This record gives sequence, C-alpha cells and structure tokens, in this order.
Amino acid sequence: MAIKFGRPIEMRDAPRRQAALASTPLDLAIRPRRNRKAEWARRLVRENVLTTDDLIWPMFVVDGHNTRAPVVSMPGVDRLSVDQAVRDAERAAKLNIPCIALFPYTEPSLRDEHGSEALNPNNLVCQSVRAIKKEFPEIGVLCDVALDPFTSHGHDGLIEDGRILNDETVAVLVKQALVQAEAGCDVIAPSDMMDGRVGAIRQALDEAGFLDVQIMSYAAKYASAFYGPFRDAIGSAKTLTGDKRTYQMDSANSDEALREVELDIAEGADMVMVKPGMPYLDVVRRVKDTFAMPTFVYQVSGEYAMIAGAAANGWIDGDHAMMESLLGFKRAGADGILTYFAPKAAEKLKAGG
Ligand SMILES: NCc1[nH]cc(CCC(=O)O)c1CC(=O)O
Ligand SMILES: [Mg+2]
Repeated sequence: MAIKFGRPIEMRDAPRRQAALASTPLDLAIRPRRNRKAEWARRLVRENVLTTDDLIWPMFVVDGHNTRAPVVSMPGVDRLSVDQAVRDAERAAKLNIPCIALFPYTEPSLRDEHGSEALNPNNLVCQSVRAIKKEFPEIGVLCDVALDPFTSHGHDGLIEDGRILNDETVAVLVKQALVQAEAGCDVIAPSDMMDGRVGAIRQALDEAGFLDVQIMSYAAKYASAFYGPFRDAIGSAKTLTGDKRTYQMDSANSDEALREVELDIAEGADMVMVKPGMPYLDVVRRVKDTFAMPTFVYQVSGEYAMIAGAAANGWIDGDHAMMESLLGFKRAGADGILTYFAPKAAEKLKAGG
C-alpha cells in the first residue's frame, strides 16, 4: 500500500460511505488500536515517562512567621514565611523532589530603583536558603537571579531614561549571584535576559571559589503574558512600568532561541531553560535536538493558573490535565520541569500515577 502519513493512494476514490455502513469487518492488516487495548499493553509501548526526578518546585517566600498567604491568581499556591518554606522543603525532601526554587515577595518599603535589597546577604531569599540547607542539606536549592522582586519599577535591570541598561545590570547581577552562593545556593538561575550575564557570573563564582555552584540559565525566555500571576505573587504586577520586550524574546522567534542558548552554553551554563512551557514546546524540542544539553522548561504561573483555575471551576479534570501537561514537556525533550504542580504531581506519582 502506498502510504506516507496521508491517505493511501489506493483509497483516494474508495466508496467510504459504503465501507462505513458495511457490517462485514474491514480488511485491515494494521490496526493501531491493538496496542491500546488494555492498560498493560499501553504501558508496554509507552514512549515517555514522567518521574519525580524531573521536578523542580518553585516557592514564594515572604516576611513573617508561621505565615501562608494565598496567591489569589494561583489557586493552591501560598507565599510562605521562612519557617513555612522549611516545612515545604521537608515535604519536598519526603517526596524525593530533587530541587526547589525560591522567589521573594519583597516589602515595598525595601524596593528601590536599583534593587539594592538583592545584594543584602540577609534578604529573604538568603535567609530561606540558609534555613533550608541547614535542615535539609540533601535537597537542591535554586535561586533566581534578576532584580525585578527588588526594584520599585518592577524591571529585571537598572533603568536610565526609560532604557534597561545591560552591562551595568550585569555588574549588579554578578554581586547578587555571589550573595546567593555565599548563602549556600546550589544552582544560580539568571532569569534577567541581559546579554553576557552567564559568562560574567561564571567567572565571578569561580574566582570566589564557588567552582561547584551550577548555572541554569533562563536562556530562551520570552516576553509573555503568562507571567501575570507570578508578578502578583512577588508584588511587581502593579508597579511594573511598561513591558519587558527589550530584553525578553519575541514570541515569534525560535531560530533566535538557538542563538541565545548557544551563547549561554559557550559562556558556561551547565543547564539551559526554555520559558514559558506549553506555548513553546517546539523550542524545547529544537534546543534539545540541537545542543543535547540538560534542557529544562518552566511551566509558568499563567499556565498553572489556567489549569488550576479551570479545575477549580469543574471545567476540566485538574489532575489529568496536570499530568498530561507535564508529560507533554517530556515528550518535547525536556529533562526537567519547573512547575508549581511539583508537590501534587510527586504525590500522584508516589501513589502509582
Ligand atoms: N525575572 C523574574 C522572573 N523569574 C521567573 C518569572 C516568571 C515565572 C512564572 O510566571 O511562574 C519571572 C517573571 C518575569 O520575567 O516577569
Ligand atoms: Mg542571552
């Protein structure tokens, strides 16, 4: 039979209506449904799996004690005081989740034009890293490097006359990364999209003796509407002036993503990331196929909100949509996923999927 992913030539003029109504079996040698006939058969031919080893759990930390403050636009996600972040780190450790990621809600009084609080060795992120590593040294801790949680204008870098300054920002990010490494952070994750920051951070880490601190670069990070709930969570949504399109990537591009990733690898990134996730699965696939690097994807706040919000309204099966979306990242070639669903997914996997 002449067939190449389309309708077989021989079938082109076949009387389809007659075949559909016929009571005799179709003369089909090939019936793809056979391999789907039972759960054991589906398991046997399954091409991709999601495991707990694939998960990184992003958490939001806030000042206070014994506090869990819900993020309204992310049903099921709270801002945690440091003591509670330690409790969730314990939950992560018990679930065998390899790594957690920390993002601060900075008090508005501590935000300024230069994001100075980012360099405070006792800021919320550093406090959390120390507290978590002290009790659970075996869990990986990743810290985001960018100024947006700390700036009064909500941008990831320094501004002059409405322009985000690249090289001046990189100099500050290097200091931020060193402060985090000093606190005990295992993975530095620059999310700012300034040019040249991976190389500058790698050099500074090495000079300071942090040879084993890894860099996971947000290499292909797009200017996305899907970051909205995250900006609610860290409190930058209301203050952000303008948008981030002069540094984050244009959604229309994927060749450019390969150039960005290539640069970050050359500058010393140990792992690379594509972000957001679901609208950019093609980019994940291209990056993985092109560079064969440890490739991560961030299922961002807006993606989480779509699934969790629809599930809360009874519009979709939340657990099923969660697992389907995570498996989609694996199918696209991702080695791991940053997702707010991490604890829920890990619990489901532990219970047998
Ligand atoms: N540079 C900060 C940063 N790090 C991670 C996210 C988004 C994560 C999410 O939406 O879940 C952002 C937001 C942004 O760039 O505006
Ligand atoms: Mg870059």
